[in-house]
Amino acid sequence: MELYKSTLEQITDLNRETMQAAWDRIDSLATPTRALGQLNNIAAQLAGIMGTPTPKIHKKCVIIMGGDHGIVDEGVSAYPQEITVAMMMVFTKGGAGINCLSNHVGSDVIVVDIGVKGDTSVFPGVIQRKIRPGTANMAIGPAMTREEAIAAIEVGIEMANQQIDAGYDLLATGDMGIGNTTPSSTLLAAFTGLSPAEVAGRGTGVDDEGLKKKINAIAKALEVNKPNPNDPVDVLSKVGGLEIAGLTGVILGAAAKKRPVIIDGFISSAAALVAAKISPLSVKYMIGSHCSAEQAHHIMLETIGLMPVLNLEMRLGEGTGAALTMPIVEAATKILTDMFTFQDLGVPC
Ligand SMILES: Cc1cc2ncn([C@H]3O[C@H](COP(=O)(O)O)[C@@H](O)[C@H]3O)c2cc1C
Ligand SMILES: O=C(O)c1cccnc1
Repeated sequence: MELYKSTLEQITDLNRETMQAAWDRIDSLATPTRALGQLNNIAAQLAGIMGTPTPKIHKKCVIIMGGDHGIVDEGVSAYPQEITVAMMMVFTKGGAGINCLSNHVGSDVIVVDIGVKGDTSVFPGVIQRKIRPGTANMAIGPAMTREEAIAAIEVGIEMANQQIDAGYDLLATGDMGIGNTTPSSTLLAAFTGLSPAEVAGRGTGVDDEGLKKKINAIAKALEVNKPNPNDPVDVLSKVGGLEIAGLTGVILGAAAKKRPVIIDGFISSAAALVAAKISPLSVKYMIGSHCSAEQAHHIMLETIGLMPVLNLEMRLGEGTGAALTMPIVEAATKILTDMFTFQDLGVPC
């Protein structure tokens, strides 16, 4: 609880001076006014986050949180729960989608077991921080206790702190947990009042029957738990997930230490939504990555106030969309350092 509280106290607004200096530079660049669009916004945001008009990225990583979900008993996923533990192994062997795309962009992958149902300690490289082996079935009762939710957030904060202290200056979020699009949808419904049918998507690819089960499961979870939308930790503990809570912690930790954090797809965005509700200022440290193919992802992003920079119809999670966004974020830093201004050209404008 102490780490959670002190982290929230450290989250402050962006540095106005360095952000203004970045905008002044952008407005003098040898381009038509603000012609680099969203890249300009990211550049100025990075300057405000990192407290320098010339922010630089030296090292980047995706932090993947793995956790299981009791709600799978309701038949909400197209795949069996055992996939979660198997994918934790694949991450450490370097064969998952996120390994491939992270390698491509020069990012490291950090894998954390925060709540997998099954033993991942046999896979070297998985950081062992299990709060409990999976959540309870939220269609019957709360997914976890309030204390467990805070403990999971604190694991995420610690992971962000550790990586930032190790020199990573660009973080990205990734998830693994069969069934986790269902709590992600339920979180969105709990905070916005949208109906289960509006927030539910096909996740890993459930058929019409599966989608019905998912909508029913979301409705039951809301009915049984009555999460209080004015108390984000209440919502997170009752209808969230351990890896979602961990990612909320990663985001809050990055914001507290003034580092940018790229938000991946639907599940990471659910974690970002919880972080936004806990600390509205934390949104200023988030960078949207892609709009996934999951039905309600664009609503989730709009609710947080994030603009995705990619739309590749991806629906994998693991941090894959966030990894692909890293080169765009790096490019944004370069426009502040590597471009000529109109003064350099000596042309009056
Ligand atoms: C082999 C495999 C690898 C994955 N990697 C990420 N996910 C993604 O799909 C799951 C969420 O979808 P749902 O709610 O429909 O279960 C999560 O594990 C998420 O990380 C995967 C899913 C599978 C099957
Ligand atoms: O949008 C996502 O990130 C997503 C969608 C389905 C399954 N896993 C992740």
